[in-house]
Amino acid sequence: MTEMNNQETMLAEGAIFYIFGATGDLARRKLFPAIYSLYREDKLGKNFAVVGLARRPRTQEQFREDVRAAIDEFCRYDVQQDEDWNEFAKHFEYKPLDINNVDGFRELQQHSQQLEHEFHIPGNRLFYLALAPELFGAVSYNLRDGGLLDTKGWSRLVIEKPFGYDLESAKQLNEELRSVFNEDQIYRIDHYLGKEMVQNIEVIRFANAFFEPLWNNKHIANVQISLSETVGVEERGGYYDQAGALRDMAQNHMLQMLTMIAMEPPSRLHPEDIRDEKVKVLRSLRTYESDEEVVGNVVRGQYSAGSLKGKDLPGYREEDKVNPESTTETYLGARVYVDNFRWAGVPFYIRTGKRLPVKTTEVVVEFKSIPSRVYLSSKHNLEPNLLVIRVNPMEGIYVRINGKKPGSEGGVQPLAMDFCQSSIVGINTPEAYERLIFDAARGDSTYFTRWDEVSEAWAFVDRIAQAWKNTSEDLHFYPAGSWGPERANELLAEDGFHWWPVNGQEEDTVVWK
Ligand SMILES: NC(=O)C1=CN([C@@H]2O[C@H](COP(=O)(O)OP(=O)(O)OC[C@H]3O[C@@H](n4cnc5c(N)ncnc54)[C@H](OP(=O)(O)O)[C@@H]3O)[C@@H](O)[C@H]2O)C=CC1
Ligand SMILES: O=C1O[C@H](COP(=O)(O)O)[C@@H](O)[C@H](O)[C@H]1O
Repeated sequence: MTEMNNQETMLAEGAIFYIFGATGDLARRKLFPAIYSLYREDKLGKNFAVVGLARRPRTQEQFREDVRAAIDEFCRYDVQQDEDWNEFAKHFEYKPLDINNVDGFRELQQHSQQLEHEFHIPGNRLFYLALAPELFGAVSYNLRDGGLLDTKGWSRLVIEKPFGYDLESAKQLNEELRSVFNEDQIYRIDHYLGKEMVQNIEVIRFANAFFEPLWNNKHIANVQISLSETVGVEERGGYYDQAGALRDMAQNHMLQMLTMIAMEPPSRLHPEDIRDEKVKVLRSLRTYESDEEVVGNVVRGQYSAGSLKGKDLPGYREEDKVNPESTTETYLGARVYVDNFRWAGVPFYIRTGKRLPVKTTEVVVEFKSIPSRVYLSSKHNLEPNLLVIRVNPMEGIYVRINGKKPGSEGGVQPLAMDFCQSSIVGINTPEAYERLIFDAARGDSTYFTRWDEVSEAWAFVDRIAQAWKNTSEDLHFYPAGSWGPERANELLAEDGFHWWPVNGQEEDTVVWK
């Protein structure tokens, strides 16, 4: 919700989009469909070209067929007519290129000039690296040495996560990139920041008189952030076994969501001011001081064989490309504190896992209970108010309050207001990658992670990884299809809380739709 976002609904000038890794999974599932949706919504205009780059040979026709197949399978828009398709496809080209071959980049530079002439593009270039991170440095050097950065327009680099393996490797990677690009040319993707409801957190917080004044430790008892997945590691066992839930989800998506919930209001709706506030939250995270503190506050689990929706599933160690003795965590739950004036004493519970019973991402803000001895002379506190922000796959907001039980004398029952955005605007809201590609192309870096955010997040995560390296005795096994290790429930019980059921819906709650 930046000033910039509000202004531009279409690219003011054209650009060439270079997709490095154009034959890969990410390009197929996310990038080509996103570019097509932007085109269908007239956001790209006519002055653009997309150049797909990878090593394997592809003719132009084969490449365009691959792009079409990706769109047919994954895009929220159908291709309706052949003429429309041909009009779109003529913007796409493929060039076989090995990242390590600088001559290929020189040829690419020459070809780019022809494309810029053909499509009336004023030298703007967006380099999207859908590649393994080990290749990011080499691409940057060869972009420079091959002359691709000698252009009259802007040059921007969009890079995928993971940004390094730990703080040390992230620093090294950053230095490599920074020897070629300025920080303001680097757009580090965290696709959660492109999600509609993650962006909505700012609006819900700062645009509502009944949330903003209560958004602090006087009124909030705890915050719960859950990112649960039903899938296992699919074809990515090799990568995942090195990363685990800590690096794959917590270092980036979870901590980014936490910053959006916890940040102070920015001084202006400007990308740098918003990111300044987010980085302050990361700096305020309480670091676990010993391995015992890590074990006491962070739960790790790994799925064993189980079943989900009646289907038998193998354990993690039986997955393809996974070490049969792996101690990699597929589940992480943690109690995290943000030690600043606003949040002192409020636990943030975060959890993420693969092979859990449902796919959902949501934030539950649990408000402090009203002492009902005062109000109802009852021994028990009233049920707490909840604000649930549902991010994924259904989008919406759920607010739980207390009301009089109809017909009773002083009986109180929870009532919920359930706003399902997906049911109103449809589940076809812009995908995260559409927003982020569009934002990068128009120079809005708000929903990309800045280097200081990335490095602070690694510093926090490295402390956990370090403790885990010393022992794996605290690794809990959970059956695929369950909600993870029991220890994750105990973590909240220690503080007198429990995980709220996903969607905040408990049987005794009356829901207003
Ligand atoms: N897939 C996903 O859902 C997600 C992926 N990511 C990240 O995105 C990046 C890409 O992932 P993904 O698409 O899954 O990976 P893939 O392995 O599917 O694709 C890798 C791509 O890189 C190309 N490539 C590899 N080596 C070279 C080289 N030397 N020169 C030129 N091209 C090369 C491959 O093409 P070829 O073999 O033809 O050269 C291929 O197009 C990774 O950083 C990943 O972590 C992040 C979030 C989600
Ligand atoms: O970045 C990643 O995210 C996906 C989950 O993304 P979502 O948008 O489907 O919630 C996760 O499966 C993957 O392991 C991770 O690399």
